[in-house]
Amino acid sequence: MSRLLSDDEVSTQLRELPGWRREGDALVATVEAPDFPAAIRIVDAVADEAEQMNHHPDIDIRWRTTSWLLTTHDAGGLTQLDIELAHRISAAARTHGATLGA
Ligand SMILES: C[C@H](O)[C@H](O)[C@H]1CNC2=NC(N)=NC(=O)C2=N1
Repeated sequence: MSRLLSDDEVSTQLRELPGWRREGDALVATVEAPDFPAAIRIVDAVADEAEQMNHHPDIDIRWRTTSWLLTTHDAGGLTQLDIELAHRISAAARTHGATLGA
């Protein structure tokens, strides 16, 4: 699960991740929640998923906007763990009425 992905593998899988983009060795996205409590609920939901995966995002929280950066530190780049976590973040955002924009 933690081998580095090729550029083609990343770009192919990004097609299934609207609102996400690649920045070097990371995937990034911003999530606009309806309000601050919803933003925190999204962070809380992802925290449980990340802990279960043992794979953790970098998160910046500013009122309703959360910014997410995913990379696999142990591998020094992007792995399938980052793709999987991006899907889980997108799902948590949808559940809490938020929208994604890269
Ligand atoms: C020992 C190592 O810290 C753990 O295996 C996990 C913790 N969470 C992690 N999260 C991320 N994003 N990358 C890692 O390499 C990583 N490693």
